[in-house]
Amino acid sequence: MARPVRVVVLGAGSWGTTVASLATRNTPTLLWARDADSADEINTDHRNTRYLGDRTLPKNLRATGDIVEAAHEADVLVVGVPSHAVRTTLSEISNEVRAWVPVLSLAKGLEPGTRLRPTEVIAECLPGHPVGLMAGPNLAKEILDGMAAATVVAMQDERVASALQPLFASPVFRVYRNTDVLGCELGGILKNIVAIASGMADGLGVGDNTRAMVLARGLAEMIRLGEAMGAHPRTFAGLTGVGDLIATCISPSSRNRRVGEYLAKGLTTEQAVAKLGQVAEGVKTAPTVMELARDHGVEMPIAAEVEAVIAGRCTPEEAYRGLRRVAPGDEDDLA
Ligand SMILES: NC(=O)C1=CN([C@@H]2O[C@H](COP(=O)(O)OP(=O)(O)OC[C@H]3O[C@@H](n4cnc5c(N)ncnc54)[C@H](OP(=O)(O)O)[C@@H]3O)[C@@H](O)[C@H]2O)C=CC1
Ligand SMILES: O=C(CO)COP(=O)(O)O
Repeated sequence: MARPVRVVVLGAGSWGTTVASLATRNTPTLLWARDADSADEINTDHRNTRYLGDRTLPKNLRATGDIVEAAHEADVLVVGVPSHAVRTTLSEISNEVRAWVPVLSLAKGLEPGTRLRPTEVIAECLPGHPVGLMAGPNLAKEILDGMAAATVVAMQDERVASALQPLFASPVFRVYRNTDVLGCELGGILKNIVAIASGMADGLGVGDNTRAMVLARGLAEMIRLGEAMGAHPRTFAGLTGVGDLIATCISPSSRNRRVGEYLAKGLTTEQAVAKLGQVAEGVKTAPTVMELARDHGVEMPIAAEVEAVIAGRCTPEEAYRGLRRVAPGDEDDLA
């Protein structure tokens, strides 16, 4: 009998630990934590208190602080560290992962400096591997608590994607497929910036109509940049686009939304990030997205105001006043 597929997840933050907990119910799974104490806590207490509080993890989930041991075990490699750490993390194991092993990214940001998406960074670090991503409206704590949700495995090779789907699925976690890797990845990346704008709106005490306007026009900006970069506009109508946008913009537990709220309450970006104590990808990604928007000649007024607030060039109140000065054109004009 063939031995089961072994999944290895790199990064024991809230999402990496949750994805490893999903996989371990289906197949042997090993989670790499860069902090050896976290690995010990997962192995002995079946908890990751720093990121997931008192929640209990599956007893058969194994963790290690040794990234080389983890890489050797992988039949499927899941990269769950933040975008800025993908390259340095993979550089430690680029010669340790077997050649055919598929690699899935969980990260929703751009690499500062190179402007590369996480799947592009992975393809540079691990050339020749089938590379894709998992994204969607997937707030980690809800999923660990067993609330129903859906995600998308995006990969060009549909046969590999089909083989990966059942490794993460459960009766309450539906795993779809999509071949538009660029569109799915950009959805997860760009919605974080709109979520910061939505959090600012909450912090400023605006009404629900205002918030809905920010979501709808934010989505228009996501589609505009996505289409200019070569993504299918239709992808943004799915789980990885509008689905993740809604979850992140309305959820009290979204870190990006919370950063926006802290900024509206008068904290500086540094204070907001420190208060959060977890990653909010939109903060580092907003300036890179504005560079891409300029390169592709697309207007992104909401993202531009968010970037200006993060850089300290204006306050959230001034940003919202600035948006009112943008002349409303043809609503359908997404190009
Ligand atoms: N949380 C969620 O609900 C979801 C998150 N995501 C995305 O998943 C990615 C990871 O997020 P999430 O798990 O929430 O983040 P967390 O902030 O919860 O955890 C980050 C993890 O990455 C590790 N890490 C941070 N910096 C480095 C580094 N330089 N080198 C190696 N490891 C590092 C941390 O280790 P240490 O503890 O040692 O600092 C920690 O294990 C992000 O791109 C996020 O956008 C996607 C969907 C849902
Ligand atoms: O991407 C997420 C949910 O799909 C998590 O969003 P935050 O990083 O804002 O918490």
